[in-house]
Amino acid sequence: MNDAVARQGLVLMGCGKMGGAMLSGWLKGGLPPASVWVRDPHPAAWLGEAGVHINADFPDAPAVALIAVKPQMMGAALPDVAALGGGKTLVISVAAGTPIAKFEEVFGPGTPVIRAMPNTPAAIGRGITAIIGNATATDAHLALAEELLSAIGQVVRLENEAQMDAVTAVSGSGPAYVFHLIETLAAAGVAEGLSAELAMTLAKATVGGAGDLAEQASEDPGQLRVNVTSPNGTTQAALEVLMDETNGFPALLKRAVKAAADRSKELSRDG
Ligand SMILES: NC(=O)C1=CN([C@@H]2O[C@H](COP(=O)(O)OP(=O)(O)OC[C@H]3O[C@@H](n4cnc5c(N)ncnc54)[C@H](OP(=O)(O)O)[C@@H]3O)[C@@H](O)[C@H]2O)C=CC1
Ligand SMILES: O=C(O)[C@@H]1CCC=N1
Repeated sequence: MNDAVARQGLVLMGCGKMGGAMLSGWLKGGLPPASVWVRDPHPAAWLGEAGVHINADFPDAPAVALIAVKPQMMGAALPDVAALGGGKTLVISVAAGTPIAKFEEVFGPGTPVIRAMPNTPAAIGRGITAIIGNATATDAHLALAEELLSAIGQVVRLENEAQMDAVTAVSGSGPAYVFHLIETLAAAGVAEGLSAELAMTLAKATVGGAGDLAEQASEDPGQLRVNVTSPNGTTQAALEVLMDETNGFPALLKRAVKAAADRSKELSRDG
């Protein structure tokens, strides 16, 4: 865990599902709870047990202020942290849609701002976060963000902020698509006569194992798919349904990802 963050502190504005997942990953990774200041109107019970500061006055110059409120709550939440602007604190926002310009407006010129898009597997150190900084964010700020976020999974740097809409649609929202795949695969198993418990055990292990294999294997996912597919066997029968050009998985997922990216663009215009 980064020394400056442990020494100077981390302020977390909004500790719901995403902020909570990140904090949980950092605490598991060794961030001292006494270095964390959480601001949230309804803090979860586990935060008290974890020993972080809850709704207490912030330190003067925390190393990082992480903004993890809903984009729609940004206007109400930011005035509370605006005093941390000016350059001593690195502001990192994980909000979908809210552009860097909004944070520059509130925190003032000279404030390093990094927009990040994490995902909830961060809670178990298996997240992936994409980052992009403003003009004030130096290599050192980006390195600090990367070090902090590496504690909860992989980090990738973007070339421009416009990529954030597609990133949000693929990896930010992506875990929900995979969880839905697990739910629907299990339900399909039940429809074929399995008990709900057995079907869910099979579905979770299959998605988890296939995901790990896709990450670790030297072959690409297309080849891994071919490796499962015996000519004229069971997998081929299923893939003929799933790979249907108009009603299959590719067309459906393309529409879903486009809907998420379009919503991200809308949020950015509203903000
Ligand atoms: N969930 C996810 O998978 C991901 C979310 N994000 C982004 O993370 C952000 C948070 O999303 P998520 O965690 O899902 O949402 P949640 O609603 O779970 O968390 C937001 C938290 O902020 C609190 N809050 C509301 N107003 C304030 C305020 N004025 N000051 C401090 N805290 C406040 C909320 O409290 P209360 O509930 O009491 O209002 C809540 O606990 C969003 O911007 C989202 O786009 C990014 C990537 C993935
Ligand atoms: O659904 C949302 O808007 C947020 C952003 C990415 C995941 N959850």
